[in-house]
Amino acid sequence: MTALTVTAARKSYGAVPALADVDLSVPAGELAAVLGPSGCGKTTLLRCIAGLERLDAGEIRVAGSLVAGARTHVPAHRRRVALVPQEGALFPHLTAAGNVEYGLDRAGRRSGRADEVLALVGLDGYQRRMPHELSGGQQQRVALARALAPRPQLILLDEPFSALDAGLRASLRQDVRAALRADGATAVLVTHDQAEALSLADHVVVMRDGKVVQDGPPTGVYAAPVDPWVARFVGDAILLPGVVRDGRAHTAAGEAALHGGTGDAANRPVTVLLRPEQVRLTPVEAPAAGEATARVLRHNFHGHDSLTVVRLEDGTELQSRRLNDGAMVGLGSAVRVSIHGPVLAWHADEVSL
Ligand SMILES: Nc1ncnc2c1ncn2[C@@H]1O[C@H](COP(=O)(O)OP(=O)(O)OP(=O)(O)O)[C@@H](O)[C@H]1O
Repeated sequence: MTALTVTAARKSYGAVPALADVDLSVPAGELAAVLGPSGCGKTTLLRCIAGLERLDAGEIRVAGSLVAGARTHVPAHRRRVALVPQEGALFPHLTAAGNVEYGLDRAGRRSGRADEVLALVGLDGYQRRMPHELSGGQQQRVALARALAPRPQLILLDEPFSALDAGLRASLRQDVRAALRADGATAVLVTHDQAEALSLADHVVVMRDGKVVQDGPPTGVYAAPVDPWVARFVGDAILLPGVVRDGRAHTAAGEAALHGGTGDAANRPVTVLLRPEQVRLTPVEAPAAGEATARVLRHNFHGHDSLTVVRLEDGTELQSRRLNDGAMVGLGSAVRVSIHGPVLAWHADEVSL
């Protein structure tokens, strides 16, 4: 069953089109992440689904029921949609359990549902704590438990981890994912953090300027972005000029098999996408005559991995990502560059960078 369907949704603020024909569909039990830069319309989309804003045109259905359409605007409190804001906004005078029970009817309160959802978010034993006695991460867990408690058709999460520090964010993300799954909830998460979207979601919806530009599983969006803009938005991208010959892309960094895109016509200039993990460097003691080599410019250390920046003889700079296993090629050394795995290519005259 489809828990949420958004069809041709439009919403403008004066002359600013915040949503321009947005289509979106989320199957029951899935987590969709809406990913896009600041101002692309993510929050507007969430607020229209929640019923806090009216659409100018289009339709929204929750579990098959029309909640927004040409002559329909079901008020927020009757949509069975829960919204978890950026900072949990707990009632400061209620305990954790009191906050969770707030949206439950008397039967719900008696059923032990509050204890159940607090356990689900890892806060068993915290029932009597007041919000000011909880950390930021714990407060967000209570906010999620409060959203889950009445078993809404849909949970909307508006950048729920943005106020937390990096380590806490990573662990809370996975716990939130697990709690949503364990409760069978359907959720839409809004974020501008590509790592968050890729690591959490069943499918990622990329938005730009009020439009959905790509919608697919995280692996698909990362491996086969529809254009260079999406490629760069969802990860580190190296875009190189090249040509296609014999079904392979030829670039200054070497050649590679084609993985798709529109770069399959022979001898046309293309823009080739490489991910830094596809760029392999091999130290060269003494380059053979005519052998193309690169020089190591710098290492950007990221803890678990490093990005090594090299400069090819034609001046092109490339990044190579590798796990930190102790060995690092010295700065200034010569390296041979090769491309690992297939690459995407777009006809150079068809892409706007
Ligand atoms: N109440 C409003 N009045 C006028 N313009 C608005 C209003 N709300 C949003 N906008 C405009 O609509 C566009 C989309 O805004 P929205 O908040 O949906 O973007 P967003 O992707 O959520 O951005 P962010 O990540 O910064 O929160 C922006 O250009 C914004 O300035």
